[in-house]
Amino acid sequence: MKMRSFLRSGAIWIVLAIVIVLLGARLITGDRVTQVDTSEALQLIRDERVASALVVDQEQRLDLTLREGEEVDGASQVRANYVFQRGDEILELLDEHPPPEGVDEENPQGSILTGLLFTILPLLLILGLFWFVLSRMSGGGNRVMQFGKSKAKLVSKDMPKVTYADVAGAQEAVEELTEIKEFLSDPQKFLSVGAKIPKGVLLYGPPGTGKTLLARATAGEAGVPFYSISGSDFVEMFVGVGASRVRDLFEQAKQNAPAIIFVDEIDAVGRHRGAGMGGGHDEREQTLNQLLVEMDGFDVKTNVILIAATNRPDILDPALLRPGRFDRQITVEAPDMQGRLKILQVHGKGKPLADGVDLESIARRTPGFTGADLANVLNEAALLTARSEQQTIDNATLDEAIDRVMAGPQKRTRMMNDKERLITAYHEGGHALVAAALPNTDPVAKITILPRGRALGYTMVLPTEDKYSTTRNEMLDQLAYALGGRVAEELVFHDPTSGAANDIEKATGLARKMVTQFGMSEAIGAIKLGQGSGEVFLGRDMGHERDYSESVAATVDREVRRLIEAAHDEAWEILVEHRAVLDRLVRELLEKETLNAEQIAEVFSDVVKREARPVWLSSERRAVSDLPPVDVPPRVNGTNGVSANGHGTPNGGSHNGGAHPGDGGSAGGTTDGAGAGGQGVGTPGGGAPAGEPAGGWNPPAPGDAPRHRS
Ligand SMILES: Nc1ncnc2c1ncn2[C@@H]1O[C@H](COP(=O)(O)OP(=O)(O)OP(=O)(O)O)[C@@H](O)[C@H]1O
Ligand SMILES: [Zn+2]
Repeated sequence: MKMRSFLRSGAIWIVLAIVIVLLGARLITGDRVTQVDTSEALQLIRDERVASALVVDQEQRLDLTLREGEEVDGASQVRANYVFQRGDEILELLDEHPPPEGVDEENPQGSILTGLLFTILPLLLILGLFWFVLSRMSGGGNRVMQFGKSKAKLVSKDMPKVTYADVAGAQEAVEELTEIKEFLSDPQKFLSVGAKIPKGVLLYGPPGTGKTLLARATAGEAGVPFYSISGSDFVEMFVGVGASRVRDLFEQAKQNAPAIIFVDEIDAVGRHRGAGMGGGHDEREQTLNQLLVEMDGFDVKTNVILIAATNRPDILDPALLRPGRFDRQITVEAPDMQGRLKILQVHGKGKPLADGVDLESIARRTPGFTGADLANVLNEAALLTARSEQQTIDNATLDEAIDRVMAGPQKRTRMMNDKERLITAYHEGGHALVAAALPNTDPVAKITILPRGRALGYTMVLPTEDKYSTTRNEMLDQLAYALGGRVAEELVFHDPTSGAANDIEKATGLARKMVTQFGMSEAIGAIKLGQGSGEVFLGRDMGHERDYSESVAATVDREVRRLIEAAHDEAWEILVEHRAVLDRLVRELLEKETLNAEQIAEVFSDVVKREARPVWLSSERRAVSDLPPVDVPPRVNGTNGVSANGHGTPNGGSHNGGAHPGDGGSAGGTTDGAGAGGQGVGTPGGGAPAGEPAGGWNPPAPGDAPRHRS
């Protein structure tokens, strides 16, 4: 079918080329020929001025070549047309006055061919156009209408060489996919025992975590062809082509089964039906429907497995997730420390690393980086090394590469004015100082006021280990740390800037989660609010629909506000208490622009860690809880004493910040608690990768999150 339509469309182009050649030929010969009346031509024959004659009966045309020295209107060739009835008369006349070089009659075969071409061609062209228009209008319902496809670009087929050895730090995903691989490499083994193999596997996780790589490696391991197409390509197609492309893809794969079909960004076609823009007969919807039809058409013997990837599982049409479709779902998370190390090792192979380079320390410094980010770091480092004509990749270069990947290439050219620099220095200094004074917080590893990407500056606090849960006190630390920049602006300039917007957003988001998801508000209790069930997809941090009452909503808002205000108070107290240190830090920053861990530690040498917050217990249980909490050893050097301390609004320092809470009394009660903990609070690049509790990940990858000061 496809072949024929291709030929048909191909034939049109061949025919067109012939026409052009013929027309060209006619023009070339035509410019030495004079057209004359029939009677004039006959007279030339009678006068015996003709050297040779050509009779083209099919066209009723007479071409005469004149004898030496003869010419008509300056031309040596003459052409005339005659009516059919006079054909015999002309031949008789040529018999009577034979031209010395003879009479020729055009090869009738050629004539018919040319004649046909000239009659049928326009028809063919019109038909072709007709097909084309029809195929665009028909909505892909008809196979005959597939016209002018450029298959190569959209669907790619190959036999991947990559294997699971090329995928590092994704052990769980690899294990899950191993079954698929085994089935594809020996379907009979599974079919003979009646095992049911999933038709579709959905890989979901943040961009750059190796989903495509995993799918390719599965094909590589099984030694089967890998067909891939991206969902977003479908969307750009002509109306109707998307659906027929899906059909095509499956047909091809089935013919070459066992095979893997990989649909990247399936959310582009697979989002909720009816949710699309454009309305009506949506292209996307047709494509999705076709995909579902094809999946339902798989039977046990098809031996084709569909692997799809998305980073927005929450918006997928539920129909896709029904049994018999993508009923196997595999999470692909950003790698942990060990995973990062392994990825660095995989990508560091073949790169000349200098002697002192320690991949482990790079892994430790890159929490939240995906496989793609890490591959990028090593690649950037190699590029920088080549550019500076060094032979090996050293630590300084790797450092610069990490920074680049984290926030885009350093903007050396962009000048901040002095005032902006000063504000940025205080803002970053505020974050850093608050972090330094919070109990059990990891040390501040880097502060910079060099603008990078969209960030004016950033402060980096490094977790010493990966963490999978976060305590309430660690979160309270994060809140205060996040607000540290903003509070410094208020405290020092009495006029906060928009640069803290991102911090405020982060803090508010965390506070809201504490109240609605983590049960850390006394007023709400340990109840999950918003998007009911703990479903795999819906539990993600997206698309909350409120399913609770107005009054509960008001309580939530109040609780969120209390947390934020208490955090604001804490940051305020710290900055007021250590104002002299803050000023010193800012002077250093303005001078050096970037401070490393040792430089920072020196400035902070006098800062005493704040005392732990008072014990926190939900109110009902207060009565039975005279038992002391089990003492958790602190992660980093820090005091873990318990002391109660209300947080009133501090009086120190003058401030006119409207945002600062006036109702300090109410804020006092919320943040009483005991506390261990301390953890990396926020890394640059959006999101607190290691610290995100309860498995939520933040979609933006390092480098593409909108950033202000952070
Ligand atoms: N776990 C990993 N091990 C080794 N390399 C990895 C890993 N994850 C990602 N990479 C590197 O990053 C590149 C990009 O990853 P890939 O395209 O597979 O990510 P993805 O999850 O499909 O991203 P997207 O969602 O943007 O399509 C890979 O080609 C590989 O070089
Ligand atoms: Zn900030």
